[in-house]
Amino acid sequence: MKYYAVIVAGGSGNRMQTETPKQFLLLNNLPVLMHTIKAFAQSDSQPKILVVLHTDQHNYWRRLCNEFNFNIPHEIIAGGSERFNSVQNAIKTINEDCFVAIHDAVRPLVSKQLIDYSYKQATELGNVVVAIQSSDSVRLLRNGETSAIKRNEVYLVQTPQVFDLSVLRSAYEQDFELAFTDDASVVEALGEKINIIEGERNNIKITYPIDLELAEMLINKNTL
Ligand SMILES: Nc1ccn([C@@H]2O[C@H](COP(=O)(O)OP(=O)(O)OP(=O)(O)O)[C@@H](O)[C@H]2O)c(=O)n1
Ligand SMILES: C[C@](O)(CO)[C@H](O)COP(=O)(O)O
Repeated sequence: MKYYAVIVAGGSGNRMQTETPKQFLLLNNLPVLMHTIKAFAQSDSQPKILVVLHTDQHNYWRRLCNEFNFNIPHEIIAGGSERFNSVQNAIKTINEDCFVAIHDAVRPLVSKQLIDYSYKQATELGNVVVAIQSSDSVRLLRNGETSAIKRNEVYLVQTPQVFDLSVLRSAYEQDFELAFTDDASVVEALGEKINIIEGERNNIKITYPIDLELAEMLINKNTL
């Protein structure tokens, strides 16, 4: 079986409020995106790595790779206006039966173990999405009305999200909807059953400034 990894790095990082997009910021003296690519390159599944970048960032990224002598093989794909479109652009370039893991570039602490397990379980189940149970109580707020939700039925979705290419291709032929904030929601809209597997609490998404500080603490904890 062939495996691919689509690492989506085509965002602008507005919530991070930094001039440099967050996927290029240094984490433990290495750009965030390089940590993420390294994690997938170490996977037993040896996926072909596609990195989706805003076209304005392609030359910047090439210069950064030279500066850091970063030689892990990967193909650069043009990003799109939404994360949905960035994934769509990457899928269009794959022309062989395979399983595809889609992963946020800004989740650099994903472990080799989780990546390997995600590919293994997707091969058995057809697809997997990693998620962790909420440790906080959860409420729904809609039209000014709030109600409690059973937190043991609430999962906070992460990436990787791994799918059979044929299903993913059909899913991404649908028109974009605002509800399509991840790949599982796109595939589910086809009527596919989604399989959740346990994620990792340190598989955080670097979204706000505090998240980069947390990632620094977590990566240093693991290297001490
Ligand atoms: N058009 C887009 C938007 C997002 N992403 C990627 O999808 C991942 C998750 O998105 P998010 O954390 O929202 O990143 P940004 O969209 O860059 O952040 P913001 O919403 O704060 O601008 C990131 O790795 C981001 O680079 C992408 O490839 N293409
Ligand atoms: C894909 C994702 O990380 C799953 O939780 C999340 O939906 C990405 O959301 P973002 O607003 O594009 O960061």
